[in-house]
Amino acid sequence: MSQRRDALAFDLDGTLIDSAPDIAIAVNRLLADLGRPELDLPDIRRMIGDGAGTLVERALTAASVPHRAEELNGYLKRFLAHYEAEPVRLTRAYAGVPETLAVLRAAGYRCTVCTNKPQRATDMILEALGLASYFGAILGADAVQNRKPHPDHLAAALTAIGATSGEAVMIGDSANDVAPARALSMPSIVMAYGYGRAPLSELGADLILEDFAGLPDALDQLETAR
Ligand SMILES: O=C(O)COP(=O)(O)O
Ligand SMILES: [Mg+2]
Repeated sequence: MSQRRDALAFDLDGTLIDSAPDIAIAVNRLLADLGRPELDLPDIRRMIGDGAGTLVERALTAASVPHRAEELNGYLKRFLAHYEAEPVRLTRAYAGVPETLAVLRAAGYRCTVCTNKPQRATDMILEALGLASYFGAILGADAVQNRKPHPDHLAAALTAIGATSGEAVMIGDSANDVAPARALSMPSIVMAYGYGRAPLSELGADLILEDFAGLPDALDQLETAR
């Protein structure tokens, strides 16, 4: 019988943490700088998951701010300055996350983070929420050359904890998490409460979970199905 998959790669936004409220504040501070009205939280939530640059571009488009490609980096820097100034004012771990990460650690799972959020904000948030120590590695979008959905990002997050894709499961909330897992022939689990834009049933994940606390049982279920 093959070894139990004991390495877990976690997405961050929409999977471990509900970060949309602080992201929305930073987006709206950027728009205020530009003299534009605010966007709504549900609209901004749908813009999350493809990295901060894409988020800013989507927000500028939604707010009808004309922008040329060469200006985007300046807008991104401005957004990140707002975001990093207060990344954990309203951001919280989803229900059951700290407790379940502790259960998984006690059960011998090795955990890593693979997120399209930039590294600095990611580290600040995981530290502030007391979650950083559960992970052997934390890889933000700018820690790699090719971010999710490119499989290199997921592969690097696994290598950083000494794991291979054959030993691992991806846990995320969007197509950007399922795609790299599939590319590496890894099973994936998506959290139904997350920010994924596509209908859950179309993602092609092995399991859809409503509740983070259900993860240990879901992982057992995946093992039994092998
Ligand atoms: O797009 C982002 O900034 C973060 O998204 P992720 O943590 O869901 O990868
Ligand atoms: Mg996500």
